[in-house]
Amino acid sequence: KRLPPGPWKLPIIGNQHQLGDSPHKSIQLLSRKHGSMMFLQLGAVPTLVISSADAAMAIFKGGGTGHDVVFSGRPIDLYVAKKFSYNLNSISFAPYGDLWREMRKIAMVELLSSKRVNSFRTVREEEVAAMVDHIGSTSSTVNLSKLSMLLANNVVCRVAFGKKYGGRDGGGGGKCRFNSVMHETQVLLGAFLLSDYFPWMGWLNKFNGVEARVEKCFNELDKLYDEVIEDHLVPTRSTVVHEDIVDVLLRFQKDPSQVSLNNQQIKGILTDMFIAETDTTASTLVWTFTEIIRNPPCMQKVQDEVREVANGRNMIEESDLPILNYLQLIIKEALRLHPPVPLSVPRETTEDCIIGDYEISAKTRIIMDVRSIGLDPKYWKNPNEFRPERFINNIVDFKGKHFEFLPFGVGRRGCPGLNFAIVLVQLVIANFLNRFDWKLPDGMRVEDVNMEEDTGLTMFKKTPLCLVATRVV
Ligand code: HEM
Repeated sequence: KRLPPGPWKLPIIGNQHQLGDSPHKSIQLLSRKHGSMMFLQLGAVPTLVISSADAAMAIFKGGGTGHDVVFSGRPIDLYVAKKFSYNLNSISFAPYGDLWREMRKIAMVELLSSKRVNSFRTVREEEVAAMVDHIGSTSSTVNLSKLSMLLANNVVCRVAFGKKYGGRDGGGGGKCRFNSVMHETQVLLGAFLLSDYFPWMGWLNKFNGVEARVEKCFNELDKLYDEVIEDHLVPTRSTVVHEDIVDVLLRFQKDPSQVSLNNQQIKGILTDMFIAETDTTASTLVWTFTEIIRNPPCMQKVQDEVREVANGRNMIEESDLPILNYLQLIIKEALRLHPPVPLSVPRETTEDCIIGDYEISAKTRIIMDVRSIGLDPKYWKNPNEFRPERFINNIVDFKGKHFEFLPFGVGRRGCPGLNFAIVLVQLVIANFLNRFDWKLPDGMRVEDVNMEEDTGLTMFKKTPLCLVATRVV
């Protein structure tokens, strides 16, 4: 086969050893050397890495030759993903086909449509207000990394289940019992497992404790889902205020004219919502704050804008968001420099195809290096600098139509939760900036802010972002 260029590989392990501890960084460096369509052999898994806007365009635009469909599979043999997606019964991990199509349609039309996202407005505004109060009542330094995660989790808990299952006060008004089990699920999903690349090493998971850890976490999560579903089946339950995600999914289950979802599929979709929402939202909040705290003129400008619109009010409401133009620019720029899922969610080709001069086989793993794509010097001037102004009078946005900016992915498997995420991120940042002045802890300079990234599916800041908040309204 005429494969794209790639580094030399060793027998059996192929290029696995070249990924090191930070795969997204190693992949970026290797691509710079070998090209923006690069072939890697990761153990038993043939892998194509896409790391430029032009390469993404060749595949997903492809002159109408339909490569998007061929590149819309997902790997079906990732150990942890298979378990937590209830054996591939989820939107994110279902193989490309009828089940995925049906579930995706439910997500687009029912769960994450603009109308549904709007119906959760009160939840978002209440949770943000509770978090603002919580920050206002703390005299010490605020750990924004921790609070962002908590806030994102609380919102998704109420949106999905109608209430926070818990009640213990965890800051921001009661902590959802799903928080810790979801955190563990996320850690497991982001873990590097040898058995994902060397299928004959599946036995290793038994001996190194991974299997026991996965089973424990999964059983705990499954039990919580059973409790939530049972609560939603109580005949006297009212959905007058608004239907939550479980209500909608159960409505589908009961309606014979609709596609029938079984409980496994309902739970798979719930896991999608949690996993896809929390880490990504928290990561976007933290990196945006990190960038503006390092760029005082940007901080000043966005703060002035927000306060002018608030005009002395305590809270920015969602109806204010569309006119907060500079706020939108800083979030876009933070997503370009720090896309929360830097290597996107892995895909797999569904059949053989030809891209330019190269022949790509069916079942090739596809890594979309969306971080490198957002730094592509052909499209971005001074790509490593935080310059929100680059988006002024620039039609490029993150909805998957501009191949140089793909933080939410691209094509038919692109992220369906974009609207859900963006409105929450905007609301949180606007309110945090309206109510507080933010500064680095005493003695710390802008240059001291640690910009190291953690590893995993989601790109977190390695050290928590801790800032001092001074109440102004
Ligand atoms: C800043 C926030 C978010 C970012 C950066 C993000 C990013 C992504 C990316 C890169 C993908 C893979 C797309 C591809 O393969 O091309 C994805 C898929 C997905 N996202 Fe998001 N996401 C975010 C928030 C959300 C939210 C809030 C939800 C739902 C509540 C969500 C639900 C999903 C689902 C279900 C998929 C799988 C789609 C499929 O396979 O058909 N995401 N997301």
